[in-house]
Amino acid sequence: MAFWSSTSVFTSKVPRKILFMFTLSLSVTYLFYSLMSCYNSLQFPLQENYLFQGRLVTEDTTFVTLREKLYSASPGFTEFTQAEGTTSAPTAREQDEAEQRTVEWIRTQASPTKSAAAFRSAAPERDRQEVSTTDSELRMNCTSDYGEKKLPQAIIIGVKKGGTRALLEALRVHPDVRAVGNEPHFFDRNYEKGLDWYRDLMPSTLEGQITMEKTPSYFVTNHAPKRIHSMAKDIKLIIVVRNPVTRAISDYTQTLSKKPEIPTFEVLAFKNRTLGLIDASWSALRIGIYALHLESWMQYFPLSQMHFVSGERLIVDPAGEMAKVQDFLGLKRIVTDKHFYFNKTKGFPCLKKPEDSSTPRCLGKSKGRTHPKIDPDVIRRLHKFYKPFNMMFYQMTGQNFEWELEEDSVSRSSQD
Ligand SMILES: Nc1ncnc2c1ncn2[C@@H]1O[C@H](COP(=O)(O)OS(=O)(=O)O)[C@@H](OP(=O)(O)O)[C@H]1O
Repeated sequence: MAFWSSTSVFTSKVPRKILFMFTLSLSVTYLFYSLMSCYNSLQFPLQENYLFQGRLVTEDTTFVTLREKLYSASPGFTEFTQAEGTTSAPTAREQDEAEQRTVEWIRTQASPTKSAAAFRSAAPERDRQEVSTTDSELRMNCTSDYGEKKLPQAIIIGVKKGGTRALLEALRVHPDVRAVGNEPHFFDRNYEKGLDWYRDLMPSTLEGQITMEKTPSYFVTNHAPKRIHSMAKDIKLIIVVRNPVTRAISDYTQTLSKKPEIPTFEVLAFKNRTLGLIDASWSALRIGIYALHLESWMQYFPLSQMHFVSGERLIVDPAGEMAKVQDFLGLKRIVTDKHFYFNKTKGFPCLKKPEDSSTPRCLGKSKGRTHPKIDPDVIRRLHKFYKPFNMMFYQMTGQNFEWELEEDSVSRSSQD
């Protein structure tokens, strides 16, 4: 009895006040957090301070949430580029083992073996599809067996269809640059072959020359930043970026040229067109979300080790872009406007012929393809989709690539 009466005193007098205060403080806290999260969502993606100690700061969960949404690919999504000669992804165990072997290699600094030579002769087969005779001839221009083979000090890591071949070929004009012509795909498809294999693919270099390679798929390969970092922390990374909408169409055009039976771009771009639901899991669209991919690289490399080339400017002002790339690589500005001319038939800049050669120095047919006409409404929707990611990318890189100006011109022309 005494117990019950004391309990009723407890619930009737003091606790009511305490309960009231407790409920009030809970409500205020809840309100405060709701307002904070709302504020953060509204700020995205124009929030400042994305960089902290070389890392993207996502103090608001919005970026993370958005990324998770984008990457939780719907089951059964169509990934046509998977069929373009890529091998199946290695299992987590295989990747770990391969990483272990690489770390081991770096520790022991093993001498190069000849094991890659046999593979090298077969490896270009895959890449040969995308390069013309012209491209191969360009590559043969600078073969020399003097010096020693080294791991690359600079890599063009992306982006697919950004203009990476044009950039590499222009760089190879520089006497201090030696680059492997085909895409080695070491950090995505061939990692288990080991660094000896990779190094053996490289051309020999003399002192002062830079070894380079280009494999645009690295930019979107999850393991690539960590793997490249474990090979060389001070490596220089070059990324050629292009309006993600045009890039997607270019990517699609390439696939279409090999598989004419695929659905239209408009069909592939949407999960549900009526609802306006864009299929961001389609690789042609996913690759263009540059901010998300860059975030992974920034976990391993500071921005000072990255250089972003505008794919658009590389066409209209190749010499201007080349000046910046040469500065970034610490090279003398040797490749200048004297090396380029605009080829009207090709519709692109080409390298001038060296005096002793009659070789045409335009890129092959697979570069500069005519794109199919895409419904302007779809293009407008894609511009809208990419806009926040582009803004974020500009903030992260500190460079404005002005892709929104193209969007404006699309809107204007579709109104005419
Ligand atoms: N000088 C020159 N000549 C020809 N093409 C040029 C040049 N500069 C940039 N481009 C653009 O490069 C686009 C192909 O990009 P990539 O070389 O990165 O493609 S790939 O990922 O290696 O397949 C290619 O894309 P498409 O036009 O869609 O074919 C070109 O627009």
